[in-house]
Amino acid sequence: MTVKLGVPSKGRLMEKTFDWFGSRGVTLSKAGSEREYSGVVEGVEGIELVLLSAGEIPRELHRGRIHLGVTGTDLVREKLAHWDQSVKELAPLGFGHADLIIAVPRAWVDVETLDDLDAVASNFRRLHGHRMRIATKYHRMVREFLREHGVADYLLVDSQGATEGTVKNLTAEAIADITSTGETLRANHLKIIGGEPVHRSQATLFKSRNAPWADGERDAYLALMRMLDLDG
Ligand SMILES: Nc1ncnc2c1ncn2[C@@H]1O[C@H](COP(=O)(O)OP(=O)(O)OP(=O)(O)O)[C@@H](O)[C@H]1O
Ligand SMILES: O=P(O)(O)OC[C@H]1O[C@H](OP(=O)(O)OP(=O)(O)O)[C@H](O)[C@@H]1O
Repeated sequence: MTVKLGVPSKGRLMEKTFDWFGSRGVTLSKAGSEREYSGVVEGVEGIELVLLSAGEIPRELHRGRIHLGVTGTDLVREKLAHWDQSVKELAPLGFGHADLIIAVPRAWVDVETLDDLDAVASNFRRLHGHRMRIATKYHRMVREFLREHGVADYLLVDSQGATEGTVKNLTAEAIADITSTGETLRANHLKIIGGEPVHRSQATLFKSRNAPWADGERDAYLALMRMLDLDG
C-alpha cells in the first residue's frame, strides 16, 4: 500500500511543487509523456504521486482518496464546508500567492470601503430595478465575508473564468476574484475595495483527516515528513 500525494497536474503550481519537494530530496516527476497524468516519486519509499486539477484536490482530500495534497488555501476554503474538519495544513509552500478581493469599476469614485459598497448596494435595486450583481467563482467565501461585514443587498452571479470582463459585458457591477500582480484588474478598469482581502492564498501542503491508513503507510508518511522537515 502507498501514501497518495496529490499535486496539480500542470502549470506553475506543478513546477513549483516539484521544485519545493526536489530541494528537500524528494524528486517528483511525470511518468511517460508530458501529457500522461501519472507520476514518479524518488528519494522516499511508499509514496505515490497523483496528478490532479488543483481545483479537485480539496475534494479528493475530503473524500480520503488521497492522503496528502498540494493546492491553494483559497480552493480548500471554497470547496470544503468546515474545511478544517476535513484537512490539516501541514506547511505553507511560499508560492502561488494570490489575494481574493472585491473590485468595482474605477469610475465609482465614491466607493472605497465595504461600507461604501453596502450603501451602493442598498440603493441599487431602487435605482436599477435589480440587485447589485457580484461575479465570482468563490461563492462560499464571498457570501461569508459580506455577511460578516454587513453587506446584504447583492446577488452573486457565477463566473468560472474571465471574471473581470463581466463588468464591461454588463453581466455584473462588481467582481470577487483572485489577483496577484493586479494587471488584469487594471486592464479592466477595476479597483479593489476595502482594507484586507477576503482571503490571502498560497500553495499549501494539506493532510486528509479522512483518508484510511493501511499497514506501512504510516511509516512511509513519517519518513516523508522527516525528509520534508515537518512535524506531520
Ligand atoms: N495569477 C494567478 N492566477 C490563477 N491562479 C493563481 C494565480 N496565482 C496563484 N494562483 C492559485 O492557483 C490555484 C489555481 O490553479 P489552477 O488554475 O491550476 O487550478 P484549477 O482551477 O484546478 O485549474 P484547471 O481547472 O484549469 O485545471 C489557486 O489556488 C490560485 O489561488
Ligand atoms: O492579478 P493578475 O496577475 O492579473 O492575475 C489575476 C488573474 O489570474 C487569474 O486568471 P487565470 O489566468 O487563471 O484565468 P481565469 O480567468 O480562467 O481564472 C485570475 O482569475 C485573474 O483573472
